[in-house]
Amino acid sequence: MARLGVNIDHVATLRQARGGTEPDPVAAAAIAEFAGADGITIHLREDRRHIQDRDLKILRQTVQTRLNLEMAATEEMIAIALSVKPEACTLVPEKRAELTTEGGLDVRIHQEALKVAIEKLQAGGIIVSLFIDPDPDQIKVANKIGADYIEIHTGSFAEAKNWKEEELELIKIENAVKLARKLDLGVNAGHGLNYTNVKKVAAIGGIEEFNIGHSIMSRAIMVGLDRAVRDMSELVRYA
Ligand SMILES: CC(=O)[C@@H](O)[C@H](O)COP(=O)(O)O
Ligand SMILES: NCC(=O)COP(=O)(O)O
Repeated sequence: MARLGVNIDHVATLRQARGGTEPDPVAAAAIAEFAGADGITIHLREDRRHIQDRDLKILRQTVQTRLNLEMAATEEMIAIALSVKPEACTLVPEKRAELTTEGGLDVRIHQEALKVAIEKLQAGGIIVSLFIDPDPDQIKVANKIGADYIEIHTGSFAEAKNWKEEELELIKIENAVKLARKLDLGVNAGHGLNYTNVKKVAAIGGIEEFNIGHSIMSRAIMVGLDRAVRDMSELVRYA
């Protein structure tokens, strides 16, 4: 059965809109865990647009499941991760001007630097995942440079404009899962998944963890966070 990692970035986005103290992502993480989340995911961006260093430090003490820190592979972020020690780090690409992550990491181009980052994090006892597109070349390099996991970027699938495009993207994801499993890489998936499209990806099988944020928080505004997490948890587990 797949696990659900609840991304709480958007709780922090709402707090930062007023620059105050509420809503607090720390409280959201606790509610998500009570509702059955298997892990909490946060993205500490270099520009600190949502999650703050304070959130990471407190969450390290309060999260009872697993803390997955998404971050760029920079010296600053590696030092922070090594001092806070989340269970897992997912290395993601970052562009200052983007509204959200626009694609997977190019691990082929950045393989030397990523290998060093992976080694440093693993030496600190942290599991390392690389957020990449469902592309066989990227998966092979992720394996070569020693990643423990890949997280398949599902954004192109989620943004498909018609069923045909969606089907093609789904096949890419399916093949990516097969290849990664053959190479003995753990497989996670996420970005843009919602209560409708997640069913098709979860039905593929072989994906250990889904990291989902925006759709859960959007639904939480309507029905409450507890219910939103329970509903998503059921979808990823029993698809
Ligand atoms: C890496 C990823 O797909 C998401 O975690 C997403 O980037 C969340 O961060 P933002 O909410 O800043 O886009
Ligand atoms: N890595 C993907 C993630 O954590 C959540 O992405 P989204 O569901 O907010 O698009």
